[in-house]
Amino acid sequence: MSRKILVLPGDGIGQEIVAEAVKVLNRLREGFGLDAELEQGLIGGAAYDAHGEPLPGVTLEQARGSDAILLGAVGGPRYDTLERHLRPERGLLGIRAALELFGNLRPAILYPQLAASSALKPDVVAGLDIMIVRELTGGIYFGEPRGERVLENGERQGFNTLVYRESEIERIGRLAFDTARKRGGRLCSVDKANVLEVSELWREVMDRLAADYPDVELSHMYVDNAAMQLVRAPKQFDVMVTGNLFGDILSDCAAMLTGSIGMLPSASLDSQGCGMYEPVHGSAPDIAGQDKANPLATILSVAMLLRYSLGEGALADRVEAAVGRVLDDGLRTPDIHSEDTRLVGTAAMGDAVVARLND
Ligand SMILES: NC(=O)c1ccc[n+]([C@@H]2O[C@H](COP(=O)([O-])OP(=O)(O)OC[C@H]3O[C@@H](n4cnc5c(N)ncnc54)[C@H](O)[C@@H]3O)[C@@H](O)[C@H]2O)c1
Ligand SMILES: CC(C)[C@H](C(=O)O)[C@@H](O)C(=O)O
Ligand SMILES: [Mg+2]
Repeated sequence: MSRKILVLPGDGIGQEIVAEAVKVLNRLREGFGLDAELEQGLIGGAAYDAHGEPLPGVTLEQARGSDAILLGAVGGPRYDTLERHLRPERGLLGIRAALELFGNLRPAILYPQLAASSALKPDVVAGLDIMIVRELTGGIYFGEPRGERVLENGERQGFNTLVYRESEIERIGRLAFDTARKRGGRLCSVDKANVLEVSELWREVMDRLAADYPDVELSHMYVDNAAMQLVRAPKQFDVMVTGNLFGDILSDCAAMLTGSIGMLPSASLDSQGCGMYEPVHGSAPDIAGQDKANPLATILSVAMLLRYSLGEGALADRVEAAVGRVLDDGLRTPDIHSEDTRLVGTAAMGDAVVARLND
């Protein structure tokens, strides 16, 4: 039976980059035997415009009836003044929570062709290949109580709560240990256990799990040091596991080691391997509609979708190899452009990847 992929472009550059990823999927269907149907849906600001809410029931129904979801990005200044529950970002958080996509894999890989675009010196990043495993449906993003109240002196106070249950830590921990086992065998758990009780529990659970993974070397690091070490000597890391907020910040930081946030894909998985795939970056309102966005993070997210949700490892390899060849050819969107390379737009970059799928 044909598999179903739900395509949710969202807002801003989400529309442009997903259009290129869809070209890749269509070429794989037509020329390389990918048995999958694509269905379009609405999320974020686009869904608000059509239905008055960022995550309509119809989108959730479509998502539940799909084998995998490809998402662009949500958000934009046009929606910033909406009531909080109507903002596009709530649609994204809502679909992650509703589908229990707790395991967010964010690989940061330096393509050797982009060494000149990295924020760090070539010898510090050569061969960089880190996997950040971010907990995605808990922590301070979802903790209760949350809100705003007026204090006795009349001052307003905003508050959120950073909470993790043992079972939530254990399931993300197991995903991270399993991931480390399949890679270099090293796992660094990132927390703030010198200050936060929730981090003490996080550390205790990670230590307990380590007994089940004698082949994985577990270490712990405080998040402030981890941010510094990522920029100082990133190759010390193999797999990093951390909570929702720390993972959000560290993955944007890791992006610049690879040359651009336009290069970072991600997979958000539930416990059955069903997943949503999206670039790490946002809707980039500053370049939206100008054919400037780098579509490679989204195209590489298609590769993750093929590998993790459809079991099409060979097609995933083909997509990743095509991205490598296009970079070999010297094609660059503005974010990764440097001397001696050819500047291209979003659509031309997508077309080039499609053309290179044949090799
Ligand atoms: N997953 C998501 O949907 C997601 C992620 C992050 C931010 N957002 C939302 O996106 C909006 C803008 O947020 P922001 O500006 O803080 O972050 P952003 O990631 O959208 O942009 C940050 C910077 O990176 C650049 N950039 C991002 N993606 C790029 C690409 N593919 N190619 C080239 N350059 C790229 C942008 O031009 C901008 O200068 C906000 O509404 C935010 O909430 C959504
Ligand atoms: C848009 C926002 C809700 C989201 C997050 O914080 O998780 C984004 O920054 C991301 O990294 O996917
Ligand atoms: Mg983010």
